[in-house]
This record gives sequence, structure tokens and C-alpha cells, in this order.
Amino acid sequence: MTTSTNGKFDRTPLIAGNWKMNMDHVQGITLLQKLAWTLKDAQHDYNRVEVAIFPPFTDLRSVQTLIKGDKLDVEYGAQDLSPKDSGAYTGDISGQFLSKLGCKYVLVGHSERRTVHGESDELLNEKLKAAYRNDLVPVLCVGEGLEVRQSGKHVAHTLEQVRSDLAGLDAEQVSALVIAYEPIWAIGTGEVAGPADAQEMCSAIRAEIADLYDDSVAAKTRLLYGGSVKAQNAASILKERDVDGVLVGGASLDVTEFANIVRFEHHLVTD
Ligand SMILES: O=C[C@H](O)COP(=O)(O)O
Repeated sequence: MTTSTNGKFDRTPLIAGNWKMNMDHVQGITLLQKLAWTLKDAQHDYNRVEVAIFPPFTDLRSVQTLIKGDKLDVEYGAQDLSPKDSGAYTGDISGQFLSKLGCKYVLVGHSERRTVHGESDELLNEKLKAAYRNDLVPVLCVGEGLEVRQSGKHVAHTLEQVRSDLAGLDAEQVSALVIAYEPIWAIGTGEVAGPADAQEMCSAIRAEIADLYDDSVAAKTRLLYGGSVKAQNAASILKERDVDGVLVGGASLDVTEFANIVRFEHHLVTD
């Protein structure tokens, strides 16, 4: 039944669910439990397609306990971290604490952090370094707003974000990095960038990494697309050569929908 989509899967595809500020810890473990059951019933192979969730900070301990207790193969991460490791930074969360909670990943520079909280590329560069210092794999989010897209400067704009955010990172760090291209105009709006748009940007980001580092680094960095991804459009986006996964917001709160996104290869077979 399962088939390779296009032979690109030397990079393990990553299907990531960003719960944003939804699901308290009780709701969160119910959602995770249902997701794990659904994927178990479907005999999902986590080595073939990795699954990660990004719950609110207050859910992380419960998520860790469930995943450890039930030996689930779902990975998890936080939605943000402080650029500092400890100190008088009221309200901030240290990467040290996230690491201690068993997080594998952390989102950095989600567009809602950039726009609602005014986070700059300089700050995001510090957050990336904090993530690596604490053995967390960052999922760096980049992407343009509607005005930039309409001006036709979306590729230049996004590559500038990539260059600024990665300043000072070494080849090993960037090889492990995940970058999510999320055009702001497509987030939570129902507007989806087409597969060709996702491929255009992911291929430009990969070429930029090859320029900044080398081809072997660019071949390892995983690139995701995010913005109104649903089960119905996931497979066509994931078929693109440089798209290695998706970062899902709204649809990650619906178990059936998210599980179907995780099982995108099966949709390719039946589409
Ligand atoms: O982190 C996820 C993105 O913001 C996409 O959200 P969405 O799938 O609700 O459009």
C-alpha cells in the first residue's frame, strides 16, 4: 500500500502539529492519546514519517509523562524559548527547562511571535543559539506577508530572514535544523500556497543554504511548508521535491484530519 512518493526521502519527512494557544493539559493528553491510537490502528511507521506535536508550555509535563509511560513514538517540542538560559526574565521559559522535559524540538520565530510580539531576526538568532546550547532542534519559521507577496519580493524577503537568523551558526547546526516556510497570508485563512509556491520557496532556501554552507548541509536541512494544510491538500504539497514535511496549525487539533496528514503517502496512492 505504502509507496515512495518521489525518491526524496533520504530526509525523513516531518509532520508537525502546532497547537498554538489551544488545549489545556487535560484536553492535550486526550488529544495525544486519540492520535496515538489512531496511528497505531493504521500501523503507522514513525521511522518512515516522523510525527511531532507542539503543545502549550503548560501541557509539556503531562505530554512527557504520557509519551514515556505508554512508550509512544510521537516527538514533542515547545512553541518558543527564551534567548537566555536562566535569570531575572519573568515569564520567559529557558531551553534548559525544555530539554529537561524531554523536548526534542522548539519552534523559533513563528510568524505569530514575529508579528504579535515583534520578535526581530536578531532576537531569533539568539533564540536559535539558545536552542542548540540546550540540545534542542529548532524549527525556524520564515515567510512573507501579503504585501510582500503581492510586490513579488517574497523570495528575497524570506531569504533575507534565513540569512539573518542563521548568522554565526555552524554547518553541523544547520544540517540538523528544520526550517518551516509559512507565508503569513496563508496561516489560518484557508488560503493555501500551491504546491508550486511551496516548492519555489523551499528550493530557494535550500540553494541559499548551499551558498552559505555547502551542498551536503543543504541536502540534510529539512524544509517544511505551513499555512492552512489539511488532509486534502497535504499530499500534493509533500510530493514536491524540496518539501520535507508540513507544520500544521488548526488541522492538528482534529485527530482524524491530522492522522490523515501524517498518512499522506496513502493519499498519494489513492488520489
Ligand atoms: O504553525 C502553524 C501555522 O501557523 C499554520 O497554521 P494553520 O494550519 O492553522 O494555517
